[in-house]
Amino acid sequence: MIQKKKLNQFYIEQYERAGRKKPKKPVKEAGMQARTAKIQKTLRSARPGQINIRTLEELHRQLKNMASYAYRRNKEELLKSLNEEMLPRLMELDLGMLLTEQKEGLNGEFLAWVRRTMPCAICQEPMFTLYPKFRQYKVKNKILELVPARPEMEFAEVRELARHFILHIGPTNSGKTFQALERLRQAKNGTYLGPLRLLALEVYEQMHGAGVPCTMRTGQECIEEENSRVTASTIEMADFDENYDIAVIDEAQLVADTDRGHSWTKAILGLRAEEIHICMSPAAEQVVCHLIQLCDDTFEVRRYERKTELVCEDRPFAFPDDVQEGDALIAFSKKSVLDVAGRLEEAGIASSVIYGSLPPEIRRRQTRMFNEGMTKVAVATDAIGMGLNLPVRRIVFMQTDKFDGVSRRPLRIPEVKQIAGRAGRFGIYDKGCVSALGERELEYIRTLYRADEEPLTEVNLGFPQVLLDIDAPLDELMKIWYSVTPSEPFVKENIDEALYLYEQAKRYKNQIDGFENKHLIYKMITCPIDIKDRRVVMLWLDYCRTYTADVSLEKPAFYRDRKGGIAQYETYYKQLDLYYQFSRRMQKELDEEWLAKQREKTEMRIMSYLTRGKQNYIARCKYCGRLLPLGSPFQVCDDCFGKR
Ligand SMILES: Nc1ncnc2c1ncn2[C@@H]1O[C@H](COP(=O)(O)OP(=O)(O)OP(=O)(O)O)[C@@H](O)[C@H]1O
Repeated sequence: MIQKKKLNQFYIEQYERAGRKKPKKPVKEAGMQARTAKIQKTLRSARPGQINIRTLEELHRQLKNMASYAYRRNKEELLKSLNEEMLPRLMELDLGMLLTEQKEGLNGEFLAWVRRTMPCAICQEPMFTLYPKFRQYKVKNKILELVPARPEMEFAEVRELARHFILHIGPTNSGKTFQALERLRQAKNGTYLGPLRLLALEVYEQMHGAGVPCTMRTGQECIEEENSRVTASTIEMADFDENYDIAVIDEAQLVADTDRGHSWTKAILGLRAEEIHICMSPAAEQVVCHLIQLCDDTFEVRRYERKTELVCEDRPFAFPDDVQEGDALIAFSKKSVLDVAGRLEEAGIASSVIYGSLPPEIRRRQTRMFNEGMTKVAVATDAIGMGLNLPVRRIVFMQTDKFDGVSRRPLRIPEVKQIAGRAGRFGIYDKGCVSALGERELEYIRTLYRADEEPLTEVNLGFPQVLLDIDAPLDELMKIWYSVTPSEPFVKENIDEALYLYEQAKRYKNQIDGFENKHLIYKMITCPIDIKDRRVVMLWLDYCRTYTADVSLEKPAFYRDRKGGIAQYETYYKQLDLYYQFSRRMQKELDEEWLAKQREKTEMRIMSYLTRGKQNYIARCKYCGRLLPLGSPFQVCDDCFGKR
C-alpha cells in the first residue's frame, strides 16, 4: 500500500483543485461555522469500518463545499483545519471501508489514474466506490492485452497450418452431411462434430456399419474403441490438441446461436485438420467464409438442392381427423407435445414423442419406433429441427409461436425452414408436405417458408480461458470481458447461466475447497446443467461443496414425488448426467456400472410413461374437465372463467 503521507497529500491536492474551481452555485457563508462544527463532530465520532456509506459520501461532498468556500475566500484557519484535521480523518474513514487486498492495491498508479481520468472524483465519492472502478480499468486493460483483438489469433499455431475447407451449402434434406460423411470414411484420423448427441450416435453407428472403427464422445458418455479412425462428438467436446486429416463440422449455421454458437466459432478457427468439411444452410455462408478468410485458409463451395420436393398444403390441418401415417406434429413446449400426444392416444393413434429434456436414449428409442413404423406419427418440439433424419412425410405446425426463454414470439424464417425441411425424407418419400393448424397459421407458415432467409450477421465468441489467470474475481472478469465490444461480426456468448451458478457457489465459498482457484470454479460453473431444475442445481451445489470429501462423488438418490409424473424421472436422469459430467471434470472415480443400470431403469420408467398414460397430460379445464385449446397458457376454460 502507498504511504499514508502520500495518500494524504493526494486528498489535499484534489480538494484544493476542486475548491479553486468556480462553483456552479456560490457556497453560502451563512451558517458555515455551525456546519463546520457539525462536520467536525461527525468526522471525530465516526469509527473506521463502521460508518454508513451514505454518510461517508455526504462527508466527501460537504468537505468539497467547505474547500470551495475556504479557497475562494482565503479562509486560512478553515483551510488549516481542513488539511490537517478533517481530510486526514476522512482518509482514515475511507481506508476503514476497504478490504486488506484493496488497501494493498492503492498505489501510485491508482493515484495517477484518478488524476488523469477522474480528477477530483475523490471529492464526490469515497474510496469504497472509486477503487473498484480502478480495478475494472486494470482488468479491462489486462483483458485487452491478453485477448488478441483478432479472435483467430487465439490459435496462433493453427495459423501456421495450411487448412482447406469444403463448404457444403444447401437447405435441409439436400445431402450435405451425407457427402461430408462419405469423405470422412476415408480418414486416417478424422472427427465429426455435431450439435446433438443423437447425431454423434448416428455417425458412430454409420461408421461402424461401414466397417470404420469409431469412438463416440459426448458430455454424457464415451464409447472408446481401439484403433479408431474417426471420433464422433458433440461440438463442445472438440479436441484442439489433436491433428486430424479430415474433420466435419455439421449444422454450422448454429455459429450465431447465443448460447452454443461459440463452440462452432472455436472449431472453425482452431481445429487442427488439413481438410475441414462444413455443412450449413445458405444463411451462414457469408459469416463462415469471413471466418475462413480471417484464418487465411483456402476454401471451395459445393452447393446442394433439396433432394425431394416440398409443398405447402392448400387447406389447414384438422386435428385429429387429418392425421396420417408419416406425420410429425410440431409444438413448442414439452407440455404441448405431451398434450397433443395424449389427444392422439385418446383417438387411438400411437405416437412417438421427441423433446429436448428427454434422455438421449429415450429420444433414440422414440425415433426408432417411428423409423420402424411401430408408431405412425411423431409429436415433437423444434428439437427435431437439428439435422435428425426421420421418415417424415408431412410436417404439421400445431403452433406458430414459441416461448424463447424471454417472451412468446412468432416463429422466424430459419426456424420454419429448418423444421418444415424435415418433411419428405430422401429415399422414402418423393415429396414432403407442410401444413398447420388453422387458416391464418397455414398462411403464415407458407409465407415464411417461401421467404428468403436473411444472411447471418453475427458469430458467437466464447470466454477465453487465458483470462482466468488475471488477478480478479471470476464474475468480475467475466462481466468486464463481456462489456468489451468485439469487432464485427463477433458477439459474445451469453454468460448469464455461468454467472448464475457462480453466484450460487459464492454463497457457500467457505465450504468449497479451492474456491479461489478460478480454473477450478470455471470448470464447475460451465458444467452444462439445466439451471431451471431446482433439484439439479441443488445436487450441483452439493458436488461443489463435497467434491474433495472422497475419491468419488456421492451418487444421486431418486426423490419420489407422488405428483411428480414423468418430470421426476427426467430430473433424476439429469442428475445422473451431472454425476457423470462432474466426476469427469473433477477427475473423480465413476461407478460406470451403477450409472448404466440407473440410466436404464430411469429410461424404462420414462418410456413406460410415454407408451401409455399420455392421456394424463391432456390439458383440460380444472373445473369442468373440458378440453382446453392446444397450447393454452390457462388451466380454466373461457366459460368457467366467465362464471367466476
Ligand atoms: N446421395 C445419397 N444417397 C443416398 N442417400 C442420401 C444421399 N444424399 C442424402 N441421402 C439421405 O438423405 C437424408 C438427408 O441427407 P442429409 O442428412 O445429408 O441432408 P442435409 O442436407 O445434411 O440435411 P440437414 O441440414 O437437415 O442435416 C439422409 O437420410 C441421407 O442418408
